[in-house]
Amino acid sequence: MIQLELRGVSKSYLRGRVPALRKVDLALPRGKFLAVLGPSGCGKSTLLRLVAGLEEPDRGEIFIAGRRVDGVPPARRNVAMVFQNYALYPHFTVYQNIALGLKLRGFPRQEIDRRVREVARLLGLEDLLERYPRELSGGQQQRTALARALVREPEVFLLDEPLSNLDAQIREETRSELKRLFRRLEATVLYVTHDQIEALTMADLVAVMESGEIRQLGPPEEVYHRPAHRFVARFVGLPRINFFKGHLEDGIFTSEEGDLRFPLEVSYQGPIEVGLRPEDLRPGKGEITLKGKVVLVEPLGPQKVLFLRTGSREIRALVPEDFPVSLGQELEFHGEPRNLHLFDPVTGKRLRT
Ligand SMILES: Nc1ncnc2c1ncn2[C@@H]1O[C@H](COP(=O)(O)OP(=O)(O)OP(=O)(O)O)[C@@H](O)[C@H]1O
Repeated sequence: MIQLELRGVSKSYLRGRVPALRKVDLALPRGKFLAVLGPSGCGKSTLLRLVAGLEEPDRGEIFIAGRRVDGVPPARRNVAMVFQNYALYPHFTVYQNIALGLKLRGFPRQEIDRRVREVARLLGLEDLLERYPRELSGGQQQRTALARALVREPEVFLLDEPLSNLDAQIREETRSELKRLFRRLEATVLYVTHDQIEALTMADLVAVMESGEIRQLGPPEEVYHRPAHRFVARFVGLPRINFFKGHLEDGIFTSEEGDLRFPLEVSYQGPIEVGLRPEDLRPGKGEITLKGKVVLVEPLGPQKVLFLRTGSREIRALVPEDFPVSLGQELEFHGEPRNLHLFDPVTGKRLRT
């Protein structure tokens, strides 16, 4: 069953001068966690704000649990939102902060108490209920803000970069806690982030956005291994994918610079862009051989990234930490045609399925 649906939703600001969303379609099944991933300004927050009812679309329809909600005021949409700057009430205790929403909605005292304690237990806040926000760590404040959303049992959770104010370690802990928590609650979640690690590790589904459009919506593995659009291939993956522009004719790819030539068994003819991920490059010669001079080495824990200069471009290769290499050294790497990602250079769309 579809819990959240957007049909042809468009939104622009400043009387149409700033388009923020362009005909967005989206269907999120009940109980799934969808991460909306994209660079700054691509329209992620706008999408969330439209679902919350903080903005109204120029065009299109929004449904929550089958009910049309565009035009319905935020308070009557039964969504709970957690922002990046979760403002807790400083003069209220953790308990009072969590309970406030229910109190304002007129829930009986006992019901409020039951729910607050249940959520506090879930989030490990039981021993902190009498503290004030200033007496909490950043992570504890964050969990209080979450508890305030969870206690409402909304139809959809909306989270806008909720972890970005936390330091790296707490962020990682909270990330996995949140994932487990939402899974256990079978909550439907729309989670906005520009952090691909967050999106790929937490979500059941990832929507990658560029310039107000969803370029791909699919499970994290699919977004990574079968990017539907050049932008997705570029945005998802660390270190970044290598791209080669060129031409395909009679089954032979030739790069723009003319330094790369290899057979490609696809029926397509004409200009093409091919992508090859750094981890799909292996040392030595092969069907697709790239040769370059090592200009930079970036350690990455058990692996390291080599930057090789070949002609006018730089390529990235991922090698084990103990791979012997020195700056300035000439090295050869090779890739395999089956690992190539092919894109139409005009539309940016994936060419081969
Ligand atoms: N109230 C507003 N008035 C005018 N333009 C706006 C307004 N809100 C957003 N925009 C513009 O709409 C576009 C999308 O903004 P949005 O906040 O949705 O992006 P985002 O992907 O969430 O970015 P970020 O990650 O930086 O928060 C941007 O070009 C932004 O400048």
